Amino acid sequence: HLYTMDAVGVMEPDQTVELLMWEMCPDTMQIFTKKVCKDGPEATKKSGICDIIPGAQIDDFLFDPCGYSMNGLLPGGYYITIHVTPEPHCSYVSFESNVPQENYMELMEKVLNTFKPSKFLMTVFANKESIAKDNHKQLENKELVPGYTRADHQFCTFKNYNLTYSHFTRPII
Ligand SMILES: C[S@@+](CC[C@H](N)C(=O)[O-])C[C@H]1O[C@@H](n2cnc3c(N)ncnc32)[C@H](O)[C@@H]1O
Repeated sequence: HLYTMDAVGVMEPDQTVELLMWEMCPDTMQIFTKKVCKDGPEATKKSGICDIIPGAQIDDFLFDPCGYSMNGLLPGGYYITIHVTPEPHCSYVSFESNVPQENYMELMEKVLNTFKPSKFLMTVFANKESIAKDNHKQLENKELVPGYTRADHQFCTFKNYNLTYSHFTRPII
């Protein structure tokens, strides 16, 4: 479901970037188990999650026997949230942030290098006041992510927001 505010105009910049990932590298997923890490902070460090958006104040939790959730807060009211389901038969990771960036490529590469999914869906949702609004144009390039093939790409225009949805796949490694 996608909800948008049908207000008269846009006063404040607003943006959300999401990466939904499936079929992750099994070795990487082991980090998010009690066999490899004792707690959330150890998994955050060992996986490299701490370097995705440095400087966040992080609250992280490692479930027993496996599974991981983190919420991070940044100055300015920005957030980052990551949830990991590492079970090999249904591995899934979600990443979401409202950090404003003119180009989300570097952030996307960091997230993909951290989890190494074979399939992912990227969405960028930005209003006209946001510095992230040009990401929609950049995401039109279907060769954007080396090693991945773009399987689907959609651009939607709403009253105050635009949305890009791009689905990428690659062979399982
Ligand atoms: C991190 S939670 C995230 C769920 C959902 N995909 C999300 O993004 O909100 C799912 C992972 O945590 C594990 N887990 C262990 N104990 C749990 C609990 N009490 N509640 C939820 N997940 C738990 C699950 O087995 C799974 O690997």
